[in-house]
Amino acid sequence: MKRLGLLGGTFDPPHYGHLVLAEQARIQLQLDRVLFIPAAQPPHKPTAEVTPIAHRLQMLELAIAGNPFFEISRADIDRPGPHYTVDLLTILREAYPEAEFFFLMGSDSLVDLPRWRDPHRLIQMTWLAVMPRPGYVVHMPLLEQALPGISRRLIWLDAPFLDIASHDLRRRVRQGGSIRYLVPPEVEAYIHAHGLYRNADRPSTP
Ligand SMILES: Nc1ncnc2c1ncn2[C@@H]1O[C@H](COP(=O)(O)OP(=O)(O)OP(=O)(O)O)[C@@H](O)[C@H]1O
Ligand SMILES: O=C(O)c1ccc[n+]([C@@H]2O[C@H](COP(=O)([O-])O)[C@@H](O)[C@H]2O)c1
Repeated sequence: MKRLGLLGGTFDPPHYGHLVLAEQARIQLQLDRVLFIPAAQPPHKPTAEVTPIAHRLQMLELAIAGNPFFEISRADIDRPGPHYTVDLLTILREAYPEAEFFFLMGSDSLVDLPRWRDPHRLIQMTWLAVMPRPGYVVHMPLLEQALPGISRRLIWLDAPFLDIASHDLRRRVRQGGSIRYLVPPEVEAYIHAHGLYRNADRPSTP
């Protein structure tokens, strides 16, 4: 495999924002495959507030089913957390020695990138393909100051602004609202069947 898209996330729950990011990157960057990489322990999210990985993994399987170019990697499940991306890229490089990496993200992640673990090394290890996200304007001179050379590693995807976010979906479910048309129907059904996000207490592992 030559050109590999990598979409790391919490996917709590997965939604159409994730799927559009992956699909637009696949087409625009001519990727051979996109790996969805759920982080069991995302470094910048409080562990107690994240849904057990077994639920998130099952929802992600439902979300990507039917797209032959999409695949799930267990790389950030099968190793101890917190799941820093620079370590993930090191592991994936061993697994895919020949591949060119494109780490996919929304512009909120790009704004946060200087606070990730070893971001200087990270940007040497992969291209960053970024989808603009409402509310997260990237100030390039400031970013370039924090991470010299980053501009040359960035690819902006041409995608519509999609104001869909997992935290907003969780809030809607908790308040008895609708998430229809914001997540794939199979994901919506899973959330309701398992009573996810109904209250602030975390559900148990399925
Ligand atoms: N609507 C969107 N548009 C562009 N990128 C997105 C969108 N939703 C998520 N992403 C990107 O996908 C990656 C994984 O996101 P994540 O699983 O944390 O979802 P999220 O919606 O950002 O969650 P939360 O609202 O809980 O922070 C991140 O890089 C994020 O920027
Ligand atoms: O490496 C880091 O320091 C780091 C900090 C925050 C997030 N990440 C990764 O970015 C991806 C999206 O994370 P999140 O919290 O936005 O769901 C996921 O793969 C995380 O492991 C990585």
